[in-house]
Amino acid sequence: MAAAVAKATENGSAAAEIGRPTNPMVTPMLTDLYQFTMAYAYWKAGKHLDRAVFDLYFRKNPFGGEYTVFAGLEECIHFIANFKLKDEDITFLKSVMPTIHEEGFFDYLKEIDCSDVEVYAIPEGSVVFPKVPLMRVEGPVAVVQLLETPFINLVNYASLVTTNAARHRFVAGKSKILLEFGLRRAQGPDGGISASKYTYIGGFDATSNVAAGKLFGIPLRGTHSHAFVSSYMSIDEILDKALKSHDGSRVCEDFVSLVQTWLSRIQLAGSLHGVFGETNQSELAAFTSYALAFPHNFLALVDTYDVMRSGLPNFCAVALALNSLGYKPSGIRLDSGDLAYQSNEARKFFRAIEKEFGIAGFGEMAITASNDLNEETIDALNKQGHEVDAYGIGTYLVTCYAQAALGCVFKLVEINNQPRIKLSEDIAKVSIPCKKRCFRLYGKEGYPLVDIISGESEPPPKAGERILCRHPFNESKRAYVVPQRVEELLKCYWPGNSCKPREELPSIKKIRTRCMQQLEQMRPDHMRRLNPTPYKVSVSGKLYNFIHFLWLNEAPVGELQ
Ligand SMILES: Nc1ncnc2c1ncn2[C@@H]1O[C@H](COP(=O)(O)OP(=O)(O)OP(=O)(O)O)[C@@H](O)[C@H]1O
Ligand SMILES: O=P(O)(O)OC[C@H]1O[C@H](OP(=O)(O)OP(=O)(O)O)[C@H](O)[C@@H]1O
Ligand SMILES: O=C(O)c1cccnc1
Ligand SMILES: [Mg+2]
Repeated sequence: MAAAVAKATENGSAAAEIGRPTNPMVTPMLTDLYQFTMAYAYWKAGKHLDRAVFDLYFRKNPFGGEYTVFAGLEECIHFIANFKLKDEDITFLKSVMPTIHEEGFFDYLKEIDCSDVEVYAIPEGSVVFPKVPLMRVEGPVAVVQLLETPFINLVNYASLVTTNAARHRFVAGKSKILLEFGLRRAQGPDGGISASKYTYIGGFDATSNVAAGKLFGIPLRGTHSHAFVSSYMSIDEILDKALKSHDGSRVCEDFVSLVQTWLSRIQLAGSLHGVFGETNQSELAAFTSYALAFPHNFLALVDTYDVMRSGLPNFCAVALALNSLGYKPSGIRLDSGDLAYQSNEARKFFRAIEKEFGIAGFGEMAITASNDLNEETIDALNKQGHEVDAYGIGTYLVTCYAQAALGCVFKLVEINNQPRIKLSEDIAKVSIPCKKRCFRLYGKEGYPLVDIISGESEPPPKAGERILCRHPFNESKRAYVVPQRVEELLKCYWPGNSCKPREELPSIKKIRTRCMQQLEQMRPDHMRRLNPTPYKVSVSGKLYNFIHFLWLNEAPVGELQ
């Protein structure tokens, strides 16, 4: 995270030092024009200081699933902690809003910050569901309105790609290593950096993105490309052939010959007989050269020419030569063809080598697979049976190929203590009015049972006490729940001028751990890929009645003629 910091507010309660947004483009100007035009209209009407409450939420889980992981909160808080328009921004705004002649408005814009704003949010990395506010933002209406676009922008892709990563982790299984390889295919630099950050939170183990490793401390991993293999033409290109043994006790003066000796031994070995004849010597040169550069963690991409007839035997010759000097090679990467079949064949080959030469552990050499992988292909590999230990995933993961956007919204739910509602022909688009509190109710078996939204002044649900949970819009859907445990979801991450304590922003590792724990505690039928059971989101009886009272109040009565 950038070292530069800003004072949260002048007020002591929130004055802890908070970093800047990762992307320097995240400024108050990163918003839609209509936020500024509305700010002017509010100001002109003397309404700009009206106290507004907005909810940020989404309406439908992505990827055909029944869960979402909330991410992007830390960036939102960093954004508001640094919210200040610069003189040059004001000059620009004047030029694009030429009909506004009152200097007073621009003086007002110049002064605003987020010291009078309060942000309540569900902790980042939590499993979340449609309609439940991920964030509740309170403050002067003109200021909070300006936050709408950047907040949605910061949460939307972050939550989508975190969820995508969690889904890939789910299908791959806990024991597999997941590597994010998407930078080259991501939607621009911010897409790439964000993908690395949030796929790590969603359960990936490492990234190939060096900048993300530097910015966030995410573990970095990588192999090599086909270009490295095809750049070699002959073994004679290797000039410095000496390699010190792992323990430093001796020097092998001609590692190239040692590799060739091992290749002949593999070729002559009875148990491996018939698998291959001559291997590609330029590939052997590339592998040997890479091993000389990285003897401690030698890993080779084996599909440049022919996996079975060349890549695998060449890799094993180099790996065995390293092994005889005390090194433990890391494994191979497969990047084309039938990954299930090839990984199974590679495993058989490694095990045969282990047996033939009595080298303990060689059979379990790590096999990494890549090439347009996604949830479906990993699922297919699982069904076929495979020997892949690690997946390198790029395009489908970072572009969220299966669903382009999460569709978060930011809706006004109260102004000057007056609840507001947004009606729609589409019931799913009707907003839930009022400043609200949200709770997760846990059942006897420890699983979350239902989320319940209630009015702010209602008494909160209590463990062991029966509470009526109602579908917000469907009268017949309701149930009594006796929770074993109650968790309040919205916590104060930005108290503004109020004296409320501020939740700490956890480290990326802690957010990742939270995400893993949250996914783990869900009932399995909500998580399965095919026809998952929807998790229930409900409102209290009192809020239900109020929603429908306000609905009738605001909706004009039609007339049939
Ligand atoms: N056993 C398998 N079952 C299902 N899908 C697989 C299996 N093995 C590989 N795939 C997927 O099949 C697709 C193969 O793609 P494609 O035909 O473009 O690659 P290729 O020809 O093998 O490799 P390249 O063109 O990169 O040399 C990839 O999306 C890959 O993830
Ligand atoms: O397949 P993805 O999930 O996007 O993972 C990243 C891909 O990037 C590299 O390919 P490269 O840029 O060399 O292109 P190519 O393999 O498609 O030719 C790598 O070999 C993977 O195949
Ligand atoms: O390190 C790798 O193997 C890698 C990195 C990015 C994209 N494809 C592969
Ligand atoms: Mg590829």
